[in-house]
Amino acid sequence: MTDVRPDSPATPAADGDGWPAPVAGGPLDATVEVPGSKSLTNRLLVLAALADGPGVLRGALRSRDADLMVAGLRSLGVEVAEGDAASELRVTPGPLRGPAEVDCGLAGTVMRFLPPVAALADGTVRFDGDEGARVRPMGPVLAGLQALDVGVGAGEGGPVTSGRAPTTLPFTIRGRGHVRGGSVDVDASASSQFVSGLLLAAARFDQGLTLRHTGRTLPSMPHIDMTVQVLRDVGVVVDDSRASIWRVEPGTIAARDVRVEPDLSNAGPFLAAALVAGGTVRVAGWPTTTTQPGAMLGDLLTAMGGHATLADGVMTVTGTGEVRGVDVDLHAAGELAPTIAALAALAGSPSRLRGIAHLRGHETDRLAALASEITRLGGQAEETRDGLVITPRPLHGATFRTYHDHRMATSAALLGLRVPGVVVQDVATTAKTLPGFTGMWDRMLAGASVGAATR
Ligand SMILES: O=C(O)C1=C[C@@H](OP(=O)(O)O)[C@@H](O)[C@H](O)C1
Ligand SMILES: C=C(OP(=O)(O)O)C(=O)O
Repeated sequence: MTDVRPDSPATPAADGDGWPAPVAGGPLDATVEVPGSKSLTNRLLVLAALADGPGVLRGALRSRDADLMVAGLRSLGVEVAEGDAASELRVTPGPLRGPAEVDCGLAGTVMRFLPPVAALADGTVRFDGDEGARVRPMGPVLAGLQALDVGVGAGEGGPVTSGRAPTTLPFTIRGRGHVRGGSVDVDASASSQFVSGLLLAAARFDQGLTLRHTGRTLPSMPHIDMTVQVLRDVGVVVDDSRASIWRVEPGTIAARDVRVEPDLSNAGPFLAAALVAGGTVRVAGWPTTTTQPGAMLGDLLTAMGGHATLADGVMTVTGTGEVRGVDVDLHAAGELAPTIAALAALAGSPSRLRGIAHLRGHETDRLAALASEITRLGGQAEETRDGLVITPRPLHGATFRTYHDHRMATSAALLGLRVPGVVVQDVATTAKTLPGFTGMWDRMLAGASVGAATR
């Protein structure tokens, strides 16, 4: 059995040539330790920055998205220092102030969670990010802030409180040191992060916030529940008893010393590997209760032919190498879709993934990206209005394009376990949430029993 930890040395990935995804040599037998949850780390950083005193995050994720959040908060006047370990972050709130520049990279959590914090700052804060971030939807958060009398401007333009709010990066927030708060309507059908971003800062608004979601669908409900939970954990009063309406009372945010759960969505490709290669993969530190959508992995992988058990904080998935197709609605857990799509392409029967139209606004248009890259390997994957239909076909090697999307890269690795010659373009993009991915993947495979047939 192999123990895989995030600090395992990464296989040097040949720059430009891509990373040749290793084929599984036989059934797996590995225990994997994944780093802290991106979603929890970035929420807890925001709350620590708005708290009534210094706080500590232990087991925090250190990755591009988390480091961009740290840098963004520092630029607003918050002190964030490393403790004894890189994953220990000591946060000391300070007066929030501009002028400041926030680089969002490609991080949805940074571009949606920090504008409401910037609105509390005294001064102007300019937001921008990667080229690919400039097409990710932002409008409802910015229009929501504008409706609360916050000045919002497009690009280099001056912030305004009337007229149409910008719909994408870059934009400018004109903080006045406080936000009135009150009531706001937001259409969050394109991203749950519009709701989470506004709720996270809302206790610091003069009147708190009543937010009503006006769209027909709402993705990623577990992530909104996660927001409500972390707010309650720091003493904020939140009423979520009415469908699509959240009320956050104004009040202080208590400073805390907290431990971050491991990132269950990042555990996905490792656990799924057991279905593809056969054998057993365990993920340590699995929480007994969690708001992370990765909690659905046990049921999903079971539906696809695996056997999943959770005991003593260890999630164990065993597979035979035979994968079953599924018809599944993933609107609550869109983050898992790239992993499930890769499994579907290796299954013995067709799959339908539904409820994930909003994936078109993720790191890339994930529906288009998955369809075209699975097709590039010889598979059959078609986009539907709200998802994908994947019909298994014999696959062959090719360079799998990743479009700066960490989950495209991990999905390619999963396909490569079975399909010789899969080369993952820009595997370094996994550093968005999982630096050291290739090293962890190699070490997981090193535990494979030598000599067993490759399926
Ligand atoms: O709030 C969060 O931490 C997240 C919410 C989800 O966003 P969407 O609702 O935009 O899918 C999820 O996909 C993303 O990876 C993280
Ligand atoms: C959609 C994702 O990220 P982001 O937080 O940038 O939206 C993701 O990690 O799958």
